[in-house]
Amino acid sequence: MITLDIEKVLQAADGKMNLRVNLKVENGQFITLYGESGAGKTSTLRILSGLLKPDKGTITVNGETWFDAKRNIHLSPQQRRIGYVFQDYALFPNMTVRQNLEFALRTKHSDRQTGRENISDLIEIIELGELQNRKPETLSGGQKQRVALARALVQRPGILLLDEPLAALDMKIRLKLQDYLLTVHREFQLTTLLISHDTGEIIKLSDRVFMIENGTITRQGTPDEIFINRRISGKFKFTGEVLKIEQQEVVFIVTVLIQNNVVKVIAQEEEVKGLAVGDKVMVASKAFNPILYKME
Ligand SMILES: Nc1ncnc2c1ncn2[C@@H]1O[C@H](COP(=O)(O)OP(=O)(O)OP(=O)(O)O)[C@@H](O)[C@H]1O
Repeated sequence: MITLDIEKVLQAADGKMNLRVNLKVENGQFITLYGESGAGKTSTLRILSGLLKPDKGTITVNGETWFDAKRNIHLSPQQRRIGYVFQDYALFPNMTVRQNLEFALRTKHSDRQTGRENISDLIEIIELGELQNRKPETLSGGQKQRVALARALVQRPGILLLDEPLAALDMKIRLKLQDYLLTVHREFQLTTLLISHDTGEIIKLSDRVFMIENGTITRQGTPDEIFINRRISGKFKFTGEVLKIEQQEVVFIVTVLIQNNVVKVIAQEEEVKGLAVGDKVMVASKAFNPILYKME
């Protein structure tokens, strides 16, 4: 169990912002921090990892104190068993994939034999076998991010922090990477904290969502509780983004991007009230006789 109850004054663009976060995460949960840019999501992960020191409060993980302002306890990032993956892969360009993984092992002086076994397991689970002797510059964005994920797991951390790791990737690669994230989360029995803005991704991956606004958690719950409007009882629900709203005589045609499909939905004036291009929406339909196509 992670129990984090901290305060820190941050320097936002328009003055000081008080970060006051109080959260509990059960072992084995996959949770997402969701909120607007500048709300304090990255700072929360950096505080948990030991890269940023809070002004006040405590952090305990499975009964061990990682931070206690009053008792002057502040474990270094190396003392906390945490893997961290960022949006930019930050791989060493002069090393091959395997060397990047081995280097992550070396820097933390762990048992070499166990470490090598971990690397072999990771290469298999994250399917890096054919890439292991390549240098990062020859890899695609998705492949680099898989290496970054493997590197974060070389030390077998108990906690995995993911700061928008898929944001720079296109939808197809993103969906595949989401599967890898779920696989490693389960195989390595991780407690995972993800930052994401993508509602579909959040619903697919997380057990719980913490919504952060202006430095504090304002809502928490399952993805359904946070995102799904209870009034909608449709059998199929997709989340998407509004691309266009056009009036045609008495109705409106709303063009919505759902993953990589563009869908046109007929809507009444009531439904488009307050709706703008760029808004996230849910499209629901009571499909009577759905047809299944296998995708490659
Ligand atoms: N080390 C620091 N000291 C003081 N202020 C900081 C520090 N790091 C970040 N901040 C400020 O804290 C605020 C919150 O930043 P943070 O990166 O945590 O937000 P975020 O929710 O992750 O946003 P985004 O989605 O854009 O990454 C920002 O205004 C930032 O400038």
